[in-house]
Amino acid sequence: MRYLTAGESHGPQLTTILEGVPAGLPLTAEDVNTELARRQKGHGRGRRMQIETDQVEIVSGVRHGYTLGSPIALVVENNDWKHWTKIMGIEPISEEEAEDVKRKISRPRPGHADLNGAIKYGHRDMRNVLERSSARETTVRVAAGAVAKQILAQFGIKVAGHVREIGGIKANPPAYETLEQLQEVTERSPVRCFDAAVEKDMMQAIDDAKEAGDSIGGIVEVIVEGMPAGVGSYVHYDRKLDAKIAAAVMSINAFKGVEFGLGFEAARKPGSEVHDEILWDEKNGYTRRTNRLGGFEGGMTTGMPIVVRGVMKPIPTLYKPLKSVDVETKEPFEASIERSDSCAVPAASVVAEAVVAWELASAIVEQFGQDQIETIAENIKQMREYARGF
Ligand SMILES: Cc1cc2nc3c(=O)[nH]c(=O)nc-3n(C[C@H](O)[C@H](O)[C@H](O)COP(=O)(O)O)c2cc1C
Ligand SMILES: C=C(O[C@@H]1CC(C(=O)O)=C[C@@H](OP(=O)(O)O)[C@H]1O)C(=O)O
Repeated sequence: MRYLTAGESHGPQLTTILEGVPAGLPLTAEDVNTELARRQKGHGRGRRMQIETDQVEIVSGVRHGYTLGSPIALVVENNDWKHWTKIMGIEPISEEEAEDVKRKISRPRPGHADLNGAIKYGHRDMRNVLERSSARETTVRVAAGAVAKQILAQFGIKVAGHVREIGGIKANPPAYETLEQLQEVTERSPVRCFDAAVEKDMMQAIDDAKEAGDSIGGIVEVIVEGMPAGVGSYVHYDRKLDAKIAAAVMSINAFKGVEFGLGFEAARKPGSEVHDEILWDEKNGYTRRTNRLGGFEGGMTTGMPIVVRGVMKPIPTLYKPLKSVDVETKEPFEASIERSDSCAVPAASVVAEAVVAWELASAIVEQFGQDQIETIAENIKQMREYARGF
């Protein structure tokens, strides 16, 4: 499966086209809207999220609540668009307005895509960069992820994301009974954190950063249960599924690193404390005594839960801005800011779920039969049986 997205942050809408989604998948707008609403929540968001109430329109590929196997097009409108029609160059502007409306953004923000994007595409007005580099685009990536989750759910594969760290405040590893419980608890948390003891401190850290005109980042974690063993491949670099997931997580705006299981901690431990001993029993087939490698060996799933974490840097737009240079005058300046998030780590945990779900659903569809959900379900069932008795 593959997908494209289109749309500017302050344009009329965001669009995604999903290609290769098998036929026979139950899919409603509600399935997608639930995920879109989750992405909009979280302590630390700016005023934009009060303007938007993201709702999807399924404009193709679905009839009577089931996918057809044809491309699925999803659209989410920007409520904010109506305030930007002149600036975005759609509504005609009068002579008096022209100077104001056409004023170029010539002051790049350190840490955002402004300067490099302007140099690359030759834009003297950096709005032409920021409109697309904005994480507003993650709205439709979450919509695509909602479809992927729906595919995974048909085969009993569950995905949950949550926040492990914000602004240096670390949550204890989540002690949950079931993935549903993890999801339920983090869903109620304003910072999507399982550890209630640190939740308030995280919120305080976000408020303090905002008060100081600053921003903070953090670490999100996605856990997936129920993947069959042997999905992905060791035979070629671009078929390694952990690598695809890493790229997908790194592609989320402001993400700077990815790890699986013990991750970077593995560098500091001997092999006996890193590798997971292999067990076998009649009921479960092959399992591992521990899951320190986070569900992957040789670019393939082990059948153990996938545990992947991503690091989000602090938001680049600062109310107390860093030094930069005006590209028109080449003079240093201190910019004034209209609005921005001060922390979007909770929202990013929902985006991370979506991009991980997409990679897993794609790998499953590719490996177990591409056309019909029923065929894939049958093939996965057979694979699970075969692997158990292998
Ligand atoms: C959910 C989410 C919300 C974001 N909100 C903002 C924001 O309000 N202001 C901002 O400057 N950057 C924000 N970012 C980060 C920028 O989009 C990102 O830093 C920018 O696109 C540059 O890309 P890079 O950081 O990956 O290099 C947000 C990121 C995410 C995932
Ligand atoms: C709109 C969203 O996030 C935006 C991501 C973003 C950025 O620079 O990445 C900048 C802000 O946009 P604006 O300047 O319009 O307030 C955020 O609000 C969203 O997540 O839906």
